[in-house]
Amino acid sequence: MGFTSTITDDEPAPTAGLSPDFPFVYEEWLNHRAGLGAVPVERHGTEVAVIGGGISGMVTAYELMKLGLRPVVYEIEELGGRMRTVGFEGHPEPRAELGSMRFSPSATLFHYVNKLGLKAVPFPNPLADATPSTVINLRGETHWARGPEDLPLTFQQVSDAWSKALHEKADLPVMMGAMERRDISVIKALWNRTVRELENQSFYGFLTSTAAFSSFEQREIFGQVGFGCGGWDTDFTNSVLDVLRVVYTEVGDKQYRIIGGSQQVPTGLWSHEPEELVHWPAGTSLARLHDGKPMPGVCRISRGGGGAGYLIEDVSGGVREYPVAVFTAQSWNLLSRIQCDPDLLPSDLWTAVERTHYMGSSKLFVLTDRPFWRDRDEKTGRDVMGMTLTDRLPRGVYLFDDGPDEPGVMCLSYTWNDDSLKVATLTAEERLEVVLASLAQIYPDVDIRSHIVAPPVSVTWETEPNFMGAFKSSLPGQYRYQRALFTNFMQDGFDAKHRGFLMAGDDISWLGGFAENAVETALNAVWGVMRHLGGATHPDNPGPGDLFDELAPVVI
Ligand SMILES: Cc1cc2nc3c(=O)[nH]c(=O)nc-3n(C[C@H](O)[C@H](O)[C@H](O)COP(=O)(O)OP(=O)(O)OC[C@H]3O[C@@H](n4cnc5c(N)ncnc54)[C@H](O)[C@@H]3O)c2cc1C
Repeated sequence: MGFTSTITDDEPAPTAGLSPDFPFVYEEWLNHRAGLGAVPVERHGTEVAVIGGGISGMVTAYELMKLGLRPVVYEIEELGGRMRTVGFEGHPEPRAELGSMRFSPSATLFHYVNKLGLKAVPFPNPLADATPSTVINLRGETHWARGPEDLPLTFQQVSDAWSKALHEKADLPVMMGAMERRDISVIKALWNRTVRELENQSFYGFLTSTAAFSSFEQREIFGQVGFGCGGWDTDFTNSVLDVLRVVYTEVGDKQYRIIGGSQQVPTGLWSHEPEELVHWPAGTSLARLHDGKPMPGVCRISRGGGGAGYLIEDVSGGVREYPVAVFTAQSWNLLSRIQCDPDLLPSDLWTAVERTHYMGSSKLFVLTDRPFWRDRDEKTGRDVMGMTLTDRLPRGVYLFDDGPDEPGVMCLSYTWNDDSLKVATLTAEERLEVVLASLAQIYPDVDIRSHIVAPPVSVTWETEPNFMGAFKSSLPGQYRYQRALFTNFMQDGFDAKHRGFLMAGDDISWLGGFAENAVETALNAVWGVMRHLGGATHPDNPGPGDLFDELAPVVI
């Protein structure tokens, strides 16, 4: 595979990133020459606590610094959070993406990717142009394909059934047209109706309610092969609204991986020295403001003296007071790992945090001597292995090829929910054994083990103490909770005792599991902090809170 196709060859689609729930155009706000806004001069240098150093914490801190505030970042593990790229024993160069690994060229995340000068190449998704071959192994039968046209007719029928279901039940063509034209009134009219009609529907329920998916076999195949970035049956119990958000925002389409690893985006923002900077001297970066190191993890959050600010206690015993704080870690931490003042949030937000649902996820990686899977099989004339989707234990195998003379990286297994729990109690070595045994059924003539040059690396996010899950995924009937969480940056209507503590990140977004959406919530939080400190946006460049009434997510 060549690596000439960088993100700059492929301009982002104008629809990318436009959420049907809150169709604010974040990249316009970010790119406007007036900047995001301003806080009063006497507020310059004011400390703002930013809890969590993942992508949403870094975007929040970076933009607050540009406004002349002094973000103080707390991080309990390492900067990057779920954008975590690791090396292998004896091969420290970061190569294995334990969390996020593929991104649509959506405007908001790539605003930062481009700012940092990072390069991206097409991600080897199932049946994608960048994928030399895809192997689908279902019920013990194996199919090889270069593209969808090589698969048996049944697979084409399933793909047609999905399009038909979206046409019939979710106004797909009208919605996509409105997204492209940025026709806010049509987007809102269609989506508001969809929310009312489908908010209690699971993904599986949606499929069974359409004539297109009347056969069990079709639903089973669809669960395995899915659309865009892979199989979807582990999402069958989730709200169909989440799946429609993936379709409408195209976050699962035409994805890219970042050369050198996705962790470079948050860590890059940490050390980047922005040119447009208020109050701080040129050369200021988050790293400089923190003497190179974030504050330790947070263990307690309470109201400060007089109830005006927040006392943040870190695990080393340090306590500091802030007028405003932004919390970006997974929200379950507020329930179990951080002692919180009950007044931190209004009670409907506490309920929404309690009810938040996470997907689990495990990944297993190995480093190989070379991308041997591109070797030709003499008997068949095909590559010896391909990107693999299977209904057996490994579920998804992804192959990363940096050229014939470079080591290869295999994500030998990428699983969600129940499939993740099946391996959660195994060590990386034990996982390798069961996964290789399973893959030997599909590839009896391929000796994967002989190519592995370092001990395997694995992760299970639901057993990671400071995460407790991979990403938020809403269940049927949870729209109201999602709405409460997403809109928490609009605090004018809150009782005074609840104002000044903002939440951002994957949990707060409309659609978990996509960094793009976490970034948007960070930008909402920036608006909320600005407002809390008496600042405002420029009249020519209104922010998400200024346009809230016009764009507000429907109340049901
Ligand atoms: C397996 C997996 C696959 C994914 N795949 C993709 C993908 O391909 N594409 C995509 O776009 N997105 C993907 N995502 C989602 C994406 O990774 C997230 O949306 C994004 O990284 C979330 O960023 P965040 O800043 O909201 O949260 P996080 O990255 O979780 O950051 C929160 C930070 O808070 C820290 N923290 C926790 N507790 C405390 C405390 N008490 N004090 C201080 N700090 C604390 C954590 O250590 C962490 O660094 C994936 C996620 C996972 C887990």
